[in-house]
Amino acid sequence: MEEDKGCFHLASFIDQKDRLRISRVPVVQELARQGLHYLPDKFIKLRPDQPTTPSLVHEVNTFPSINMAKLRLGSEPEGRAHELAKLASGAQEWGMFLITDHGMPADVLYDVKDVVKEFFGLSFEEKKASVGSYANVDNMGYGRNFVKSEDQPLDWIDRLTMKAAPEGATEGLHVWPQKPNNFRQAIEKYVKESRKVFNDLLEALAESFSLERHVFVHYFHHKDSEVNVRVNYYPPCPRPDLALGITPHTDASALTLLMEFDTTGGLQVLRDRKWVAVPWPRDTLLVNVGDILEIMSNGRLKSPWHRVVTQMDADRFSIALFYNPPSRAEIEPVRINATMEHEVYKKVALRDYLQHFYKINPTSEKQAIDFAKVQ
Ligand SMILES: O=C(O)CCC(=O)C(=O)O
Ligand SMILES: [Fe+2]
Repeated sequence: MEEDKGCFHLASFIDQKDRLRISRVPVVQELARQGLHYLPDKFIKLRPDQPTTPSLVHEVNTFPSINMAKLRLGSEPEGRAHELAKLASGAQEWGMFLITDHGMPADVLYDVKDVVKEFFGLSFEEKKASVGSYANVDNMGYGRNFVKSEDQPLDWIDRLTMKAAPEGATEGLHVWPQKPNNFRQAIEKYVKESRKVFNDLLEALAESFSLERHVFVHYFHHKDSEVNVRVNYYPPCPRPDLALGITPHTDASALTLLMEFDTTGGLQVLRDRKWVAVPWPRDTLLVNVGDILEIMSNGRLKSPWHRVVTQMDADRFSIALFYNPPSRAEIEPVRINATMEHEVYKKVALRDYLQHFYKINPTSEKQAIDFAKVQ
């Protein structure tokens, strides 16, 4: 059977000899539609002795879940102190946590799911006509991430990436789907709501470490902080034991807010050198720490090494909002006492860090962040 039937994304990369190359990457959704019973070689990521099945999760009950209403200033003091302590220990231990009572209106979340499903329900031709594909422009558009060579094993995913903030970030670029016609509006409403959640969490995290409340959030002005949106679509995969939806990575954000549907399950995090399935109940949002907050917190918080596995009989969508200071900002690790605290990270220009991150990834272990370490 022909593998891609002419449906492919174009991904450009710089090869070993510094030449710009364009690679044709099959559209996974189209492969899945053909009902493949085997996994094309270029998607084989795992050897049979490295199964995707996570080790049994004993910690399910201890996975952090934070009630955001209790964190708000003015809520009952004892409950608030307890929630702050839970946030500090949960975020330090796992680098990710569930959030409940976040105040995000249900219709906003519903509309996001709706437009995303409608977009991925379009034919490949309609999708391509609806949105551009920009392998070169900050990974935006309808296409793929982290393609770096012709022979690199590929993730079992199609994705859509947009910059939702600051305003005007995608002006002149055709990166927002035109179809469904309320796509951009639905996502922008979600992004607007997410800012409150992000800012509240950044303040609460600072407070939970007994730092001044604004030490993190002061980098994030409404008019120039950045929110990148990545919509991930994982179609059913013929060999979940050999493929990955997303290769192991950390996020190049301060914080990432994740929503998932239609199926739950797939996200795994490395803990004590074992892959653990993240216990993520339906309709709950999940937050994870990215490299930028690891640097800003001088390593108090650690960005988790995570990956996504695929499923044989189910589609799964996730939407990641990546929250960052403006890329021209210089980020500096917080110090409680400049002379006392061991300096793990140094001041870096965010733009330089991101450039480095995208240049070296994907890597086989957490590595990009070494760029910002004090030698
Ligand atoms: O699909 C997921 O659950 C996680 C996605 C993710 O890690 C990412 O987009 O960076
Ligand atoms: Fe991620």
